[in-house]
Amino acid sequence: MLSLNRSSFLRCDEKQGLLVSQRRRMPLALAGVRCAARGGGELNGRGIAVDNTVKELRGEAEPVLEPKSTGGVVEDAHAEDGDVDEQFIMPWTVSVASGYSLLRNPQHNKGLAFNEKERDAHYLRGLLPPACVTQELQEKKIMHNLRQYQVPLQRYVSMMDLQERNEKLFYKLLIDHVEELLPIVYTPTVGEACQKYGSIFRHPQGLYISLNERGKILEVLRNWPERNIQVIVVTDGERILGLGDLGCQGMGIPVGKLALYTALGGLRPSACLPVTIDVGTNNEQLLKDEFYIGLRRRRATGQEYAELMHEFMTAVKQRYGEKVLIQFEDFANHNAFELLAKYRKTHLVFNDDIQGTASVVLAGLFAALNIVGGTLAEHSFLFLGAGEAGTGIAELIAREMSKQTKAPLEETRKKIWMVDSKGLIVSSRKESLQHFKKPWAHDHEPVSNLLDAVKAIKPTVLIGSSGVGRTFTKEVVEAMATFNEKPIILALSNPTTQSECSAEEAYTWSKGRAIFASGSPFDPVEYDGKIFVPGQANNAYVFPGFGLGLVISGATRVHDDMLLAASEALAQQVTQENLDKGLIYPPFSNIRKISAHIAANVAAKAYELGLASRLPCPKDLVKYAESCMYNPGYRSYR
Ligand SMILES: O=C([O-])CC(=O)C(=O)O
Ligand SMILES: [Mg+2]
Repeated sequence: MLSLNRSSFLRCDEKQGLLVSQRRRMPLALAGVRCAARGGGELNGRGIAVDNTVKELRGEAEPVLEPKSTGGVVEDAHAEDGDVDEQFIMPWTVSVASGYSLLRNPQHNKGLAFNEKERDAHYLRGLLPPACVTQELQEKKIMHNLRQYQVPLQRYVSMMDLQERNEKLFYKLLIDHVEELLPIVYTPTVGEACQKYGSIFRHPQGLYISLNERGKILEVLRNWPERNIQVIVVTDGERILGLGDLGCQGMGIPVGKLALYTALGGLRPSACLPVTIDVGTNNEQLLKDEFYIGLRRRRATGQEYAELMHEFMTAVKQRYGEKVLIQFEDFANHNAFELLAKYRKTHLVFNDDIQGTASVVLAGLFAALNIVGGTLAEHSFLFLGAGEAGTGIAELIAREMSKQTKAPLEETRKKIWMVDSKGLIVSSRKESLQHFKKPWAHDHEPVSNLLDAVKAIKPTVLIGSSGVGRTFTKEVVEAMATFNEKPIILALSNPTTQSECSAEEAYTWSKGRAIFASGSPFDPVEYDGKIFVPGQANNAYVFPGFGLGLVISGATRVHDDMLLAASEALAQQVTQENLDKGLIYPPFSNIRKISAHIAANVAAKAYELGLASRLPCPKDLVKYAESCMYNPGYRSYR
């Protein structure tokens, strides 16, 4: 009897992108399950494999060698149903899209939207109730159901279930109702979801790479069913939003970010891979939580940490090539800067918290200058929080100022001040500062707190990036309003609980004069009979379009000028009408168009810098970017 071993199947999986697991020694009979694109099984007109196991059950299967020796009970050919606990069985799964399995394949499932013809052609008769509905009606129903839930986390769980059940419908919903659903699949709700990830865990999403996988990360990557990955978002869970160390439960972040890559930036879902690196957690509460899903140990550091990350970075390049984008997300400061500095020379990497946030904030500042007047260099900046976001934004502002004024970077940096937990960052503290804070230590007498720093520096722009909520107090905002006609106040920390102040506080305390934007969304505020609509200064404006630009140009490295290109493109999308309302960001409802512009500008920069590998450069990059975007409408199946 012929048999196939696991490695021959894995090889087959490699080529076809099908995940097929079988008994270690499997009678060929069962290889009715074959690699479809090799001519095994059967392909329908659209390249969808018709399930041979379905055919087998219908008596249509190809002649098979006897599947006898599996020792199962009657009709239980694979000996699974009759097994008792002590017996080992293999978890049979067959990647096909026909009949019952088609309904359970999130990529191809259309639920009640399968029409009569499709139900006949794909063995769906009887598996669905008679009604045939449109995708629009399905969308209407799900939105109706979602709105019944009062608790945002229930909406989150419901959306994640939909993603696992019917991917196209999930993305259609997210695209068509982006302003309503972004706060569910993204900040703030995703933050709560990560905190409770263990208890709400249903389906594993993404790839978990823990210290247990040391030495075999390449193998682990091979377990992922998709071969053609274009974007990876990876976290180690140590600084999830402003919520701190959530360990393995940080997975909600890569999953959420990649949902946005598809919905907002048009990357194909199958080209996106969420990854969580689990090196333990120092979160005592999680370590004690019986539902915690990660390694129960304290975080690995130093060489142990660096080696695991290095193995991961090497394996990714080996598996997916030079042009896969790796987005670092929510790493703690002490690793984030080093990882970026180390891998930007050898990989296509981007740190969203350092670079993405910077690009978005700079765009908001470009727009704000249209309201308050002056050039960047004529303004002064004070940050609360000198971590990834704060120093990343500061550096990009200084860089742009330097470009505009031709002044050296060391000079333009002096327009930017930072306060950390120990007070104003000044020269006398330089020796004891972490390296990424040193460029921001300027000559000044020590100042111990934010309010005094505001009074001493008198900034025109106040930016919160500390991850600590309620730190822009009434006194701080009032002080900003005493020496600025229109103070620019950005409360960037996420989620909403960590916001430095609320929109209502910013408008009320500044008597309606603040130009305000926040990392997490706030509802419009009525003050003194006027409606103020706060903008959302969130990196979600940039990373999806930025990534699309890198992918369509085949970029091999990220250059800081690409971030400036993204900022410019985003700022150009802010209309006079937006500005008249005090909005320094365009509404998210236009995000796909915005992303196409960002992608085009980023790609153009990649070509200009000689970092693009996809040649020749398309004539109209905006049109090209749009034409590359994923469309969540259902396809017709022959
Ligand atoms: O996820 C977000 O909303 C923004 C972000 O990257 C962070 O706060 O770390
Ligand atoms: Mg982040």
